[in-house]
Amino acid sequence: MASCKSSIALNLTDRVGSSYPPRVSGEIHVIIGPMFAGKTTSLLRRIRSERNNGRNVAMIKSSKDTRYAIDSVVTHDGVKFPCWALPDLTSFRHNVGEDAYEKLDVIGIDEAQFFEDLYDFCCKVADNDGKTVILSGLDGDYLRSFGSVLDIIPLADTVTKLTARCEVCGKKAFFTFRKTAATQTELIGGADLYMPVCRQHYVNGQTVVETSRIVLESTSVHHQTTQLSCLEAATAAVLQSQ
Ligand SMILES: Nc1ncnc2c1ncn2[C@@H]1O[C@H](COP(=O)(O)OP(=O)(O)O)[C@@H](O)[C@H]1O
Ligand SMILES: Cc1cn([C@H]2C[C@H](O)[C@@H](COP(=O)(O)O)O2)c(=O)[nH]c1=O
Repeated sequence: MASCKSSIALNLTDRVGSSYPPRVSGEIHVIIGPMFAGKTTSLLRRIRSERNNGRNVAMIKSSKDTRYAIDSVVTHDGVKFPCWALPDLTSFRHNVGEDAYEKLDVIGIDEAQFFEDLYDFCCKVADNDGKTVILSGLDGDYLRSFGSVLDIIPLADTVTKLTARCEVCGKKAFFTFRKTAATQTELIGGADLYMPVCRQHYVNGQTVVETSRIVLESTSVHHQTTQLSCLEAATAAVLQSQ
C-alpha cells in the first residue's frame, strides 16, 4: 500500500513538476489600488514584519521599473528594500538558486501588473510549494483595467484595496489619471506622468482627453507635437478648474 501511494505521488510529481501532496499550505495576499495609494509602503511593512517574525523573505520587482533604483523596491517617499529585479517571475527560482528557494517562506512582489506569468507563478508558489506570496500592483491602468493583477483575485486569501487622495479635490482617489497624451498601456513614470483622482475627476479628465483628441484629429493641425501639447494643456486646464 505504501509503495502504491508513493508511486502515485511519483507519477503526479512527474506530471505537475512539483511535490505532491503540497508540503504546507501557502497563502496569497494582494494589495491593489491606484498610484500613490501606499501599496509599496504596505508591502514593505508586511515583508519586514514577516522577517522580524523569523521567516525567510525575498522581494521581487519588475525590471521594467527603473524609476528610483535598479535593485531595490522604493516607495514614492523614498523607503527602500533590496530586491530581485526580473523581467519575468519564472526565472526567479533559477536566479535565487534551488537551496535558497527551498528555504524561502515569503515572497513579496512589487509592480505585479508588469508580470505576464503572475498567475502561473502564484499558483505554483502557494499551491504546490507552500509559500506565502504578498503582492502589490495596479488593478487599473489609466483606462481602468490591468489584466494580470485582476486575474489573481480568485486565487487570493486576502485582497486589500487602498486609496490615494484626489490631486484635484482631496477626496478619496480610486483611479490613476495619465497627464500625457501617450496611449500605450505600459508607461513607466511617477508624478511627472500620473496623478491619483476621484471618480468625478477621472471621468471629467477622460472626457476632455477624448474630446480634445477627436477635435484635434479632425482639424488641420498637422504637427503631432503641437497636437499632443494642446491635448495635455486642455486636460490640465479642465482638471485644475474643477
Ligand atoms: N500625488 C503624489 N505625488 C507624489 N507622492 C505622493 C503623492 N501622493 C502620495 N504620495 C506619497 O507616496 C507615498 C506612497 O508611496 P507608495 O507606497 O510608493 O505608493 P504606491 O505604491 O501605491 O504608488 C505616500 O505616503 C506619500 O508620501
Ligand atoms: C496608470 C499606469 C501606470 N503605469 C506605470 C507607472 C508606474 O511606473 C507604475 C505604477 O507604479 P506605482 O508603484 O503604483 O506608483 O505603473 C503604466 O505603465 N500604465 C498605466 O496606465
